[in-house]
Amino acid sequence: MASDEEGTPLFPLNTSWRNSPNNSGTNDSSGIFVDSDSLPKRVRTYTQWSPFEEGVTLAWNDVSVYAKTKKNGKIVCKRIINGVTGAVKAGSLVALMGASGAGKSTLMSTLAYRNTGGTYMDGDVLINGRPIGSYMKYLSGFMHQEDIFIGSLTVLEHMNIMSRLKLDRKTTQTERNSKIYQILKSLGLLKCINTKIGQTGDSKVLSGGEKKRLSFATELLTDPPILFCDEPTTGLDSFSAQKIVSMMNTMAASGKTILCTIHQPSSDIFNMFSQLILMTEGRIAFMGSAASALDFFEKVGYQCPSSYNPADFFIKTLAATSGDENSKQSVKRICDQFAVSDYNREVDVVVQYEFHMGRAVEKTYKLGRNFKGLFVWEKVFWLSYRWLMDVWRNPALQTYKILQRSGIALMVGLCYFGTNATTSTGAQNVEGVIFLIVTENTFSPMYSILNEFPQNYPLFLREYKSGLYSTPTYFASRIISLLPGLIIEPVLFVIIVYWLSGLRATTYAFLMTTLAGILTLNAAAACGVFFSNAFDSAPLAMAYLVPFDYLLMVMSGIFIKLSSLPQLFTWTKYLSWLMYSTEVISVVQWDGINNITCDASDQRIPCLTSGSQVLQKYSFSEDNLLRDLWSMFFLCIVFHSLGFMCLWLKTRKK
Ligand SMILES: Nc1ncnc2c1ncn2[C@@H]1O[C@H](COP(=O)(O)OP(=O)(O)OP(=O)(O)O)[C@@H](O)[C@H]1O
Repeated sequence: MASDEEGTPLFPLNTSWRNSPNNSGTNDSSGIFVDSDSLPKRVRTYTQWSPFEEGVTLAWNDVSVYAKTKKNGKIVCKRIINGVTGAVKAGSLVALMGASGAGKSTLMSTLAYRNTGGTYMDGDVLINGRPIGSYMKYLSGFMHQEDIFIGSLTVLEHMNIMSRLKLDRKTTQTERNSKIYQILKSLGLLKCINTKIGQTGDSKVLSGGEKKRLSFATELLTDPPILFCDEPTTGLDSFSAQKIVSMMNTMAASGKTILCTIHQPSSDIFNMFSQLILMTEGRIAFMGSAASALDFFEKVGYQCPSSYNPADFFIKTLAATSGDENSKQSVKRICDQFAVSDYNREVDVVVQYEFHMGRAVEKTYKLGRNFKGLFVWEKVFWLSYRWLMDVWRNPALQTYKILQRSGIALMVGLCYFGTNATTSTGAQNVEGVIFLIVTENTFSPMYSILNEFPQNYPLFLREYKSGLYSTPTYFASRIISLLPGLIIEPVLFVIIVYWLSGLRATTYAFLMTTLAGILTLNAAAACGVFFSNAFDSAPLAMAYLVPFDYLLMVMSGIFIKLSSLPQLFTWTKYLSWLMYSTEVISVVQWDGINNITCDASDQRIPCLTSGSQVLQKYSFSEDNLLRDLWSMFFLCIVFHSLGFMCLWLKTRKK
């Protein structure tokens, strides 16, 4: 039973119902289904959208799932699920079992309307008599086998933000808090409410079992009437596994429908499930109660030894060894015999009833209609807040980044310390400083951002598929969360380098250089965002980015006289924010300077006597100042738009 440290159940178990002789739940004489009429009415105070007061029944008929795979260089369709039929009634806790590769996860994702990319479904799945659809993401919870969290958040912060994103927008703060408190209490997570969720390698973080429970807690926020749990006990010790299944059992008793794939449950855990679905080779080998399963297997010639855990026995019996025709034939025979057995007929009766009697269709028509999610800008706000915490919570990384950037700025500033721009040697040094300001605000931010999107892509995809937010919302929030860093970094760098290296000491020149620094870094980051979304991994993105970088650097104007570019390449300089930025900073340094003295001692240095001569040397012009600033801004927008398009296309395929 789900209980907190003090033993108070969150989901009150109606013991009179549980033990009632009429109850066809775990003690169901016919073996399979719970009578939904006998389920207790559930009280909902925190969400107004769930239409199912009496729970939901899921029924599926002749469902097949195909995946495209390559065989001998040709694309072929592989059948993963082979025409399965079944039903799960409200109040059932169902174990979906079978050997690895039997098709459990695929069937469960199909029933939850969360089909993985590259698979196609044929057949019908109904929920309370209505075909499933995209609304399933609001109606059901899906607990994934692998937990993905933002490790820098604490348990409470995670729950707070998820409650914002998942619950109806009219839910008050008090209701949200109370809901979170109750869920965490019931899952025994109150003691680690302020503990960081953590990533591998972090110290003082949640244990594997606590993470699983947190994952479960997140799904419980909306109190969905149906829960799909993919291997909720994998990786847990027997005590934690038992605790989590026991909680599910209690929830099922209060009317939820819970379907779990499970591997090697202990006898205690196995006995908590009210229904069993055994799968092999994409087919159903048995559906019904555990006791009936033992009967059925005995009838078809497989008796479970008394010393054996029935779960192990079923899985062992149904494991078709690849390449072993005999074992394949024997599991096929079991499936065939189940298909014509009384046990299956019983399932069929329920399925046919669900399909033909249209049970409670009228009760489902309001599905999701009353649910009011956050406005888009509110979602952007909460997501940005979450990503911001993640970015700035990593003190090691932030401190390291700031120290590194300040260190480089100090080094550059000191190398050019005391530059006198009114001599020809000084003029050359000024161009050197400008080049370093531009390149330092380009390359390191561009490469450091490459990992940002691929790293968080799995979490985004999962939350996107659960309907929490859209791709534009995610993209906007990620960029907003990066913005403070994208402004602080160049400002810090320019301040240190500018004053140490003795660049032109006017407010206008300094502010324009700072602005150029900010725009440079933002254009570079936007380019990084584009490449990181265009490719699936940071190393791949980097492989394409490096040659592109070289082109941009050559076009900066420092290494080549831009007016001498071959006709074929002239257009490429317009892509180079390095060129725009170098021009802006050079113009504000040299505009109006007429008193450069030639250094007679060094004949190698060209003798330029005015700022306009310096600008001419690089084909720069004062008239381009505004164009350059706007062009950098425009490049930021273009690269971000391209990045967004790539992310959107990538997500659409999933
Ligand atoms: N998108 C896909 N393309 C090709 N084959 C797939 C795809 N998805 C699943 N399969 C194959 O279908 C079979 C069933 O996979 P599924 O993940 O459903 O099995 P499972 O019973 O959940 O296994 P496990 O217990 O190991 O997680 C496997 O052989 C798997 O390789």
